[in-house]
Amino acid sequence: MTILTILGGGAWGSALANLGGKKGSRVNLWSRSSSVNLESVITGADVVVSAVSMKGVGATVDRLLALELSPSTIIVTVTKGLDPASTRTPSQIWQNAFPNNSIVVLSGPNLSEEIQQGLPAATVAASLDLAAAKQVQNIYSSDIFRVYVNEDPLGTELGGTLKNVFAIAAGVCDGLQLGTNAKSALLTRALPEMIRVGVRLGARAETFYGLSGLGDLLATCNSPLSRNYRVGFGLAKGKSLEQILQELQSTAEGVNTTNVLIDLANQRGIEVPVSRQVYRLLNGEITPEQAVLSLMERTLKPE
Ligand SMILES: NC(=O)C1=CN([C@@H]2O[C@H](COP(=O)(O)OP(=O)(O)OC[C@H]3O[C@@H](n4cnc5c(N)ncnc54)[C@H](OP(=O)(O)O)[C@@H]3O)[C@@H](O)[C@H]2O)C=CC1
Ligand SMILES: O=C(CO)COP(=O)(O)O
Repeated sequence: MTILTILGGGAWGSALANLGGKKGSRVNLWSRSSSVNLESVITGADVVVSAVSMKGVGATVDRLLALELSPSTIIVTVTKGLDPASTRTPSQIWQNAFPNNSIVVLSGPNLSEEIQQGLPAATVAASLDLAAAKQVQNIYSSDIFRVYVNEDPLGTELGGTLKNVFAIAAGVCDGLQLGTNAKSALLTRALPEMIRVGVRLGARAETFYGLSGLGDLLATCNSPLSRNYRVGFGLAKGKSLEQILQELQSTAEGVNTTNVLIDLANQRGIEVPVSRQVYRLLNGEITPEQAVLSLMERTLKPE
């Protein structure tokens, strides 16, 4: 029997524990606030899933480094964020800390509340080690969760991470009631922006057309279940960022991701017009209306 250990008992970690149990794995769920002993659930685990938010990744890696993690244990990361200090992705952090373990990224259009209701969804397990990705595919695939595999973990991870910036923009768009034309234009222009960043960071362009890119962009930008969408919606309704985050009581990774992305874009000279307006809005430099106007008044160019 497969032993599956989930680290992080938040919204997504809890849903992944339930999904894992559906296929008959023995599932352990650990979080820093639980009484479960970490060493006891790491020892003998076939697969360890890190479902902590970006701000917890470093601490979680350190906790595991202090234990004896077998090199045969597959590490799965589902965090959709970027490290502010190093600008690295969670899978890069995990791979650097555990060079002898296979690292798998699990990412797709997976709003946890829908999954907890038993609604069908699909996702991607991506790894440089295809056999490890297939093992995760087998562990997680069920009649409500369809798992595809690919060999571009970075592209898969960046799709899920970068779309959060555009989910904030989409929330603004809907909050200001800008209409279907504006929303379609926003989502369509978001995709090449994600690809431009992803390719510069070493990802494959085609990955962004799949579930973990376009798929997650559509899910998050169109659903009030998305916390990042709710951040943008709240800003458009005149709430402060502090108030919105206080009311959410949950993780909205897009706020940190936008700041890290703009650092990266500035360092590397990557054109990110939509993300730049989201950045200026989040940092109180402009109003939602000014952000829209800035995008509309950009220098004209071919599509
Ligand atoms: N919810 C969703 O629909 C999806 C979320 N994701 C991604 O999964 C990640 C987690 O999201 P989600 O579960 O929704 O967020 P939640 O806010 O519900 O939970 C956050 C989790 O991270 C843990 N955590 C935070 N800081 C630390 C720390 N310093 N050390 C250890 N653990 C820490 C929390 O532990 P504690 O409870 O002890 O505070 C909690 O388990 C995010 O990156 C998100 O983008 C991906 C796909 C879907
Ligand atoms: O990533 C998600 C769905 O795929 C969850 O989105 P939020 O973090 O915006 O809630």
